[in-house]
Amino acid sequence: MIIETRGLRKDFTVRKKVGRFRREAVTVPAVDGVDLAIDRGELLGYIGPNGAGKSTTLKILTGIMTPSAGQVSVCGLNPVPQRTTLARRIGSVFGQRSQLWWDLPLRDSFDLLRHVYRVPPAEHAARLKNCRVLLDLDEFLDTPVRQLSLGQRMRGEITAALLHGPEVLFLDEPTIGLDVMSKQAVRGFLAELGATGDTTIVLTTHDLADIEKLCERLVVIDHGRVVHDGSLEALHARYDSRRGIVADLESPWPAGLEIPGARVVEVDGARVRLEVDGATVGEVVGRLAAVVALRDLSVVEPEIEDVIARLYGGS
Ligand SMILES: Nc1ncnc2c1ncn2[C@@H]1O[C@H](COP(=O)(O)OP(=O)(O)OP(=O)(O)O)[C@@H](O)[C@H]1O
Repeated sequence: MIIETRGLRKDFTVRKKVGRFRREAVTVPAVDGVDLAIDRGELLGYIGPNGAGKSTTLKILTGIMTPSAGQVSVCGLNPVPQRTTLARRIGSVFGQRSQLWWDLPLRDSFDLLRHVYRVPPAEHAARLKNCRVLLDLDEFLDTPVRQLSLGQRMRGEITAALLHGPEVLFLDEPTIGLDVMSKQAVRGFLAELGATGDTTIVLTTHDLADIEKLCERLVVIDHGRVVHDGSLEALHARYDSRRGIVADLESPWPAGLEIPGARVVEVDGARVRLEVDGATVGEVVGRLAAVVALRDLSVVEPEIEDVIARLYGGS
C-alpha cells in the first residue's frame, strides 16, 4: 500500500455571524473520517462536489496540512513531520501554487528543479525528453512562464512535478479551464503515465471526461465522507435500477397502465419511456411484454453525469 489513511479528519474553525452583531466559532468537518488504501501504480480519481473535502485531503497527503485526527501514511512516511523526505518521493500539481519561476523560461525552471532535487543530469534529460515529446513542450520551452497560456503552463507544471521521478503524483484539477487541445494532451499523457504502472496517480477533477477516460477507480467524497469507492462500472451497477427503457408498441400506451418495478416517465402515442426502479431490466421487459404488444425496445444506460449528480445529491 503506497497511500493509507485511517479515520482521517480535518476540522476547520470558522467564525459565523449570529444575529446582527455577534460572531460564533463553528467547527466545519472538512474531512470526516476518511479511510483510503491505494496500491502502488493505481490511477485513482478523487471526486466530489464543491467543498466536499478533496483539496483538504490532498493537502494532508502531501504534508502541507496537519490532520486534526487519524492516521496517514504516504510512501511509508508520515507526511507532515517527514515532509522534506516525502517531497523527494512525490510530485504535486495544485492549480494555485506554481512550482515554476514566473520570469524564467520554462527550460530554466526545469534546470533549477534539477538542482533543487539533485537529480543526476542523465536522468533529468531522459525524463524531460519524455515529457517534451508526450506533452508537446518544444514550442514554448524558451518562453517565460508568465507568457504561457493556461494549458501550456499546466503542461509545464506536470513536467516540473515529474522531473525528480516521484512514486506518487497528486493532481488537483489538472484540466480545469484548459482549452480542448491541452485537455487532450494532459489526459493522453496521464493515461500513458498511468499505464506504465510506475507512478501512482491521484487526481481530483470535476471533468467527467477525465473520469471516464482515466480513472480505473473512483473514490467519491461528499461532506468529508467517502460515499463510493470502486470502479466506474460499479458506480453504474449501483444505479442499475435507474436504467431506462424506451418501448415502441403496436398500439398507443393504455392510459393509467402501470408496470411493477418501473416508472412511466413519458408517453408519446405508441412510444413509452420507463425508468426501471426496484427490479431488473429483464424483469421489467418481461412484465411489459406480458401486457402490451411490443414492436421495438431499447435499454438506455444511465449517463455518468446523471449517476454522479444523483450520488452527490445523496439519493
Ligand atoms: N483554510 C480553511 N479554513 C476554513 N475552512 C476551510 C478551509 N479550507 C477549506 N475549508 C472548508 O472545508 C470544506 C472542504 O474544502 P475543500 O477545499 O477541501 O473542498 P473541495 O472538495 O476541494 O472543493 P472544490 O471542489 O470546490 O475545490 C469546505 O467547506 C471549505 O469551505
